[in-house]
Amino acid sequence: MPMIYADGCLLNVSVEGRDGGPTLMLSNALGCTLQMWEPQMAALSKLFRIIRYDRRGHGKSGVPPGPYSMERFGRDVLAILDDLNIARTHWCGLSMGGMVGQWLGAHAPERFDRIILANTNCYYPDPANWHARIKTVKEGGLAAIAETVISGWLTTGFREREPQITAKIKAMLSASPVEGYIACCEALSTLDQRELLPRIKSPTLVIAGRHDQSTPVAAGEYIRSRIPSASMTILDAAHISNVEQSHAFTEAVTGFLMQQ
Ligand SMILES: O=C(O)CC1=CCC(=O)O1
Repeated sequence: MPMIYADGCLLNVSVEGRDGGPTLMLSNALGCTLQMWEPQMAALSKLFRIIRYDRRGHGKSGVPPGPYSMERFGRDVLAILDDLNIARTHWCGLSMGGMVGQWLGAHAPERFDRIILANTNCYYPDPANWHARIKTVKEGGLAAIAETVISGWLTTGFREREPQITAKIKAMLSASPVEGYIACCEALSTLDQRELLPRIKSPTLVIAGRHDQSTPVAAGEYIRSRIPSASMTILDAAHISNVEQSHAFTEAVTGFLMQQ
């Protein structure tokens, strides 16, 4: 796995999949690592050269002092593409990964072919929830929020049907570096990318989860309505829809990226 420097931060990057195939970059959610994409890897790596990475503050990447910003996250991605000599790529980001995708689609359109924005938002009108979460994590670490966050990530039905997958996802969240998690929550507390959306000219697919209360269908619908060539798919899932509806998610991604 290459480690790539961006603005003094080492980023953990993985390059796999079809040599010479079109490139697809996958971008993780808050509190997840590049491992969150495991359910998609077998199918997608047959078709694409897959670049995954841990966003700064996550996984095996560095955790420089915060607060972070969408611009910083976006510039980290451009540093990865430059280092790997990749001129253009498709993008699929879920939640925070979708927010970074919005920034990139608007600021570096020449680097992105098709863009997938899954279970994401462009604006939080009330930062109070993020401030409360930051306080709880400062006092009690990730363990203090893990149960509540997981109940928003996966529906009750899925958690009951798939206790092992649920435990794995919870372990990934619980292992998140506290300082990095807080710095990302600070970036989310000031998020407002509404003005960027009309500047995204790439064909875009918005994926939403019917049961997602963190980034509800209405948030996805708002994003779809502001991006000129965007379409939308709704999956029967909560927030981490690529895990809960792994096959449907993979099919939505391949269908959109392979369409002529
Ligand atoms: O982690 C959550 O609770 C939901 C979420 C919002 C933005 C993000 O990346 O995750």
